[in-house]
Amino acid sequence: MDEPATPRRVAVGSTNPTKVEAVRRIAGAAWPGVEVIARDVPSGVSVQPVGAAETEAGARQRARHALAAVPGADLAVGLEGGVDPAGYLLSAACALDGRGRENVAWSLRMPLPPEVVRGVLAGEELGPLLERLSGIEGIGRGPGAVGLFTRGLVDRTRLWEMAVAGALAPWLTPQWGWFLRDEPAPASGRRST
Ligand SMILES: O=P(O)(O)OP(=O)(O)OP(=O)(O)OC[C@H]1O[C@@H](n2cnc3c(O)ncnc32)[C@H](O)[C@@H]1O
Repeated sequence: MDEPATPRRVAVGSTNPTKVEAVRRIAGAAWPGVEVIARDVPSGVSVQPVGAAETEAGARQRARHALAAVPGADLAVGLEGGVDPAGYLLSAACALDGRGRENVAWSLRMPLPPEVVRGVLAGEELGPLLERLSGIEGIGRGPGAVGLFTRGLVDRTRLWEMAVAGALAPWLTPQWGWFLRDEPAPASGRRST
């Protein structure tokens, strides 16, 4: 497979400002002038994904739907937040769909306090739960859990930035042969069709 071309139009499968801004910052820094277009698309998973597999599946499906929803997009980004039951960690996945080339990367994973874990275990969605406990309206569209629990040292936009930058690596350094077929593909990560 050829090296991926520089994307000109990037679709994002969400209108959550933390996600859209993270893609604008990272893609804009990588490719000045790149167009970033946001669309709300289904994730195909539950509103509160639990575990890495469901979170990654949500990110992949958002990317696939976003690519279809934005005419002329040559790359699509799906971002999905999850809670991992192994240690009850907050997690954040970024999936890219570049028309036959895919990649997934993760951002910071951090433990959640016991009260939050209890709420999620009882079936509550993280966003509304954190709003209730912190009193911060729309927390998931601003500081996020990471901003709340790190006292603003890292906000949710920065959390996504890390995942987006990691997922973009094959497009940023194509000379490393990321999509060559003779390399064994990891269980979670790049895949070419
Ligand atoms: O508009 P979309 O893209 O759906 O954005 P979202 O924030 O609702 O959706 P996610 O899939 O990223 O997150 C899944 C759920 O977890 C919540 N969530 C995840 N991470 C969070 C965080 O850091 N802070 C607050 N809520 C979070 C969020 O409110 C959702 O209920």
